[in-house]
Amino acid sequence: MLTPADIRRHLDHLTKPAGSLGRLEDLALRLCAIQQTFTPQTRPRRIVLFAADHGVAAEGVTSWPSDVTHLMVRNIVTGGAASSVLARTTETGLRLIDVGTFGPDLTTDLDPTNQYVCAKVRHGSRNLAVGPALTVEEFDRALAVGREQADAASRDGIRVVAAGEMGIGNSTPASCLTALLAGVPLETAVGRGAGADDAVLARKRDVVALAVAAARPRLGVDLRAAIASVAGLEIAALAGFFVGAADAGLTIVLDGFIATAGALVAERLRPGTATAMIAAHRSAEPGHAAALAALGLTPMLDTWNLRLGEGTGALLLMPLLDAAAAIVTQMATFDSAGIAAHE
Ligand SMILES: O=C(O)c1ccc[n+]([C@@H]2O[C@H](COP(=O)([O-])O)[C@@H](O)[C@H]2O)c1
Ligand SMILES: Cc1cc2nc[nH]c2cc1C
Repeated sequence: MLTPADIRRHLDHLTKPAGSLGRLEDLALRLCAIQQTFTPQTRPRRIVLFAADHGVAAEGVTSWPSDVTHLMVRNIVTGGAASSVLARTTETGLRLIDVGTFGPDLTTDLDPTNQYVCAKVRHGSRNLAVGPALTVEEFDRALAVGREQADAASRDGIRVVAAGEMGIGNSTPASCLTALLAGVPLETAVGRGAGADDAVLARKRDVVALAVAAARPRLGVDLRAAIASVAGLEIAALAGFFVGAADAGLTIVLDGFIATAGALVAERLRPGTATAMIAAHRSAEPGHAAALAALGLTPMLDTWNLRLGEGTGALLLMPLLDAAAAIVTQMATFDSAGIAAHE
């Protein structure tokens, strides 16, 4: 077992003043700790994006129409989205899994490879402002879709995975889960998502407050039912993906606010899952920092103001992950370079 102290000692024997590569050393340490080696690998790697729609969008909690979800699915798969571009530039394979959009199955239309997978559990979650968003059975089916993708990545020999999402309205269930599972106060847990104005934000706060108040007493009675009542299909799939990836020994790069809601669910269902994760960034969503802290994670990119989702923050970390792996595996030690170490 390589402990953090072992890894720090190893980093301190490399030809540089101790700690002088700053956060890059923290990233290297985390990577070595997760992979339990001084020769960590960052390739091959894959990002899996889960897309779904949300009945709660009908409540005026988002400033975008639900149509945008499936239009963005097409854009992502055909290469024009930010995630498509960043996946290409960082040499990260991309898959898009439709786990429940309102839109059509695009399989015959789009998919010469298996970059696009239609695995709809249902056409969107129900409106969580009027009742449970998902049944436990639907929640479990979405978890299984995510888990299957983690198993597929492992079978394909992938070493590093990231996951992201696309779903108009999904910052509302993410806020509910952040309040419910990370104990974040409502004022912090609810933010502007994809650009809510003051009126939309006020409506979103009311919806989240009522849904969390209804779910909270059920937490200790029926954990899955409480989570499913305020979840979304892509968030459940993300949770299944994280549990499966951690079980398979993969290194997980965590994206933004919505992906982190999936991580909170995963950690609650399978404590310890977050130990396989590296948090890429702190989203501009106000609840993200506290959600990461609840998972014991410190974001690597702290001042970038990202709030897109789609796995873009995780993809942005990939070049730094390559750099972190390279310094550990390729730098000379004081001994090998014949330099007296400065204790
Ligand atoms: O992941 C994040 O940090 C993040 C923060 C704000 C918004 N988003 C994206 O915006 C969409 C949700 O926003 P909204 O306002 O429609 O709930 C969804 O498609 C997410 O990918 C993502
Ligand atoms: C255009 C657009 C792209 C997105 N990507 C992730 N969430 C999104 C939300 C919108 C609105």
